[in-house]
Amino acid sequence: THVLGDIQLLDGEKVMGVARDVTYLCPYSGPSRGVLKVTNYQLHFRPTEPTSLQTTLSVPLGVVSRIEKVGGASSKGENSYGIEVFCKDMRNLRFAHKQENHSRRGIFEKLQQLAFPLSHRQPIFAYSYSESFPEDGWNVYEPIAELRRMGVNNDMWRITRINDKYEICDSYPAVWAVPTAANDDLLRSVAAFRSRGRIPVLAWIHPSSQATITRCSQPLVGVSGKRSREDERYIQLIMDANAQAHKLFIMDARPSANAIANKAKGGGYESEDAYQNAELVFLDIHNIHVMRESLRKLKELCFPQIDQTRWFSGIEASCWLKHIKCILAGAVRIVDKVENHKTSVLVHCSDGWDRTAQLTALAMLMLDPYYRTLRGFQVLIEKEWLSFGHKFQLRIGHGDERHSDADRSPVFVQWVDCVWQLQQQFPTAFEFTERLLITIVDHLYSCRFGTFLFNTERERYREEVKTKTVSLWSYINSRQNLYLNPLYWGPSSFSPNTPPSQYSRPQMVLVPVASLRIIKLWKALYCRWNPTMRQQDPIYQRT
Ligand SMILES: CCCC(=O)OC[C@@H](COP(=O)(O)O[C@@H]1[C@H](O)[C@H](OP(=O)(O)O)[C@@H](O)[C@H](O)[C@H]1O)OC(=O)CCC
Repeated sequence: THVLGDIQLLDGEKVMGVARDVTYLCPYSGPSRGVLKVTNYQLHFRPTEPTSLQTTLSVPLGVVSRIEKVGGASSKGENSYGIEVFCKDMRNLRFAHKQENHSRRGIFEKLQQLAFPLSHRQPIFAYSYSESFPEDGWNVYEPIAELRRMGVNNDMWRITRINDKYEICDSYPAVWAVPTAANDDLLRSVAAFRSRGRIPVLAWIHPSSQATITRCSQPLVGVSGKRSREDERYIQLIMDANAQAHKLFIMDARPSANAIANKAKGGGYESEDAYQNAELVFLDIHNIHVMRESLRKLKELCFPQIDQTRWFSGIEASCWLKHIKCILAGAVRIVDKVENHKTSVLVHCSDGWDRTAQLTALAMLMLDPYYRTLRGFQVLIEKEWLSFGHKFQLRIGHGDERHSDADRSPVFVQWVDCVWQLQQQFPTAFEFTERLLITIVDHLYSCRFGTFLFNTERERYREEVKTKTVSLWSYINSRQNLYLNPLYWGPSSFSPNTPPSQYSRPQMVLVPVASLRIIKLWKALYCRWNPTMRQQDPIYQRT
C-alpha cells in the first residue's frame, strides 16, 4: 500500500476520478464539505473544513448496490443537487454538488463504471489487486485432508473422483465422499433424479457413532409422482452405512407448501412409501425471496433514523429474528438426531445451495469444535458454502448493476448472523470473536479478494482465482490476533491432525436455545453505520 495525499491505496489501486468542493450529507453529523475521490476499489471522501465529521469516508465500491442522481439543474435549495449511493451493507450515502461546476456527471459516470465492472466489461478489482502475505490462504482448505480429518476412507465411505471434470454436477465440488457400496454407475443414475444433479453426498460423519449428515437438492418427483429405484436404493445405502440406526431422517428445509409447489416445476419431496425407512421432516425455512424482503424491512428500520416508537413492532414485522430462530431450530434438530440418537440425516431444500448450506454448516459448527477454531471456520466456509456451489455472485451481485435482480438474497449474511447468535450463547466456545464475522461480511461485498467471487468451484477453477487473486484468508491469517477470542476455552489440541474421536464429546456439542426470547438483533452489523445505536441507548440494551 502507498499513500497518495491522504488516501491509503492498495497495491493495484489507482485514483480514477476526483471531485473537489463536494458536500457529504451525513444523516447524523450534518453536511461537511470536502474532496471525493473514486479509485478502482473504493469511494473516498475527506472533509476539508474542520467539521463534526472527524474521519474520512472509505467505501469499497463492491458494497454499492445502486447510484442515483438527486435534483436537477433547476432544483433550488441548499444541497439539493447531487448523487445518492445505496449500499448493500445497510447504509446510504448522500453527496451534494454545486450545480455550476458540473462535476456530478463525471463522478457519476465514473462511479457507475467502477462500481459495476461486470456490467461495463471491466475486470473485478480482485484481479488488479496484489499483496503478499506470509501465508497463502488458498491452501487453507484441501478437500482430501478435511475428509481424512473426519476419518473418511473408512470401510463404509469412499472418496470418488467421478465429478473430477464437473461432468456429473457442475455446481458441486470435484471431490465427493459417498457410501462405499454405491458404485459410480449408481451415482450417475441418482444424479438424473436430483435437481441439477446435486446428489446426496457426505457433509459430516460423527467421529464415534459414524452417524452422518449428507446433503443434496430436491428429488425430481414432479406432479406425476415419479420414482427412481436408484435414488431409493442410494438413500438406503446411506442409511446402511450407519450401523447404529435402522432409519434415516430426511430434513426438507422448506415449508411443506413450497415443497408441494415445487412439484409444479418438476421438483417435490420424497414420499414415505417410496423411501420406506426414511422419516421426512419439513423445517419451515422460507425461500430467498422472503429473506430478501425481510432484511429490506430491517434496513428501513435501522437506517438512517431509528423511530423509537416503532422499534419493537418494526423488528417483529420484519420477521428477521423469526427466520433466524427457524434456521437455528432446524440445525438443533439435525444435531439432536446425529448426536443423541446416533441417526443419520439427509438435508435438502429446493436447489440445495441456500438453506441446505445454512443448515449443514450450522449443525457442523455445533457438532465439531474444529470448525469453531479460526482455521476450522475458514475450512467450513470453503467446504459447505463455496465448494458446494452457493451462488455468491448471483446472491450478492458482485460487479453487477442489476440491483433489483430477484436472485439476490442475504442468505450467507443470515447464516453469519446465526453464527453470531451461537457466539452470544456460548462466549467461550469460539476461538474467534464477532470481529471476524464482520470482516468476512465486509469482504463478502468488497471484491478485494477472490474468495467469494463466482458461483461454483468449477467457475473459480476456470477463472484461476487461486493464482490471479488473493484469498481473504491470507489477509485474515496475517492479522489473526485481531480476531482471537480471549475467552476461548477450546482445547488448542483441535488441530487438523487430532482425530475428532479423541475429543471428549459431551462438552463439545453446542445446543443453543432457539427461542425468540434469547435471539438478539445483531446491532454491530445492522446498526453499524447508525451512531445513535452505538450509544448506551436503553433500546440498545433491551433487544
Ligand atoms: C406454482 C409454481 C411453482 C413454483 O414456482 O415453484 C417454485 C418455488 C420456488 O422454490 P422455493 O423453494 O420457494 O425458492 C427457491 C429456493 O429459495 C432456492 O434456494 P434453496 O437452495 O434454499 O432451495 C433458490 O435457489 C431458488 O432460486 C428459489 O426459487 O416457488 C414457490 O414455491 C413459491 C410458492 C409459495
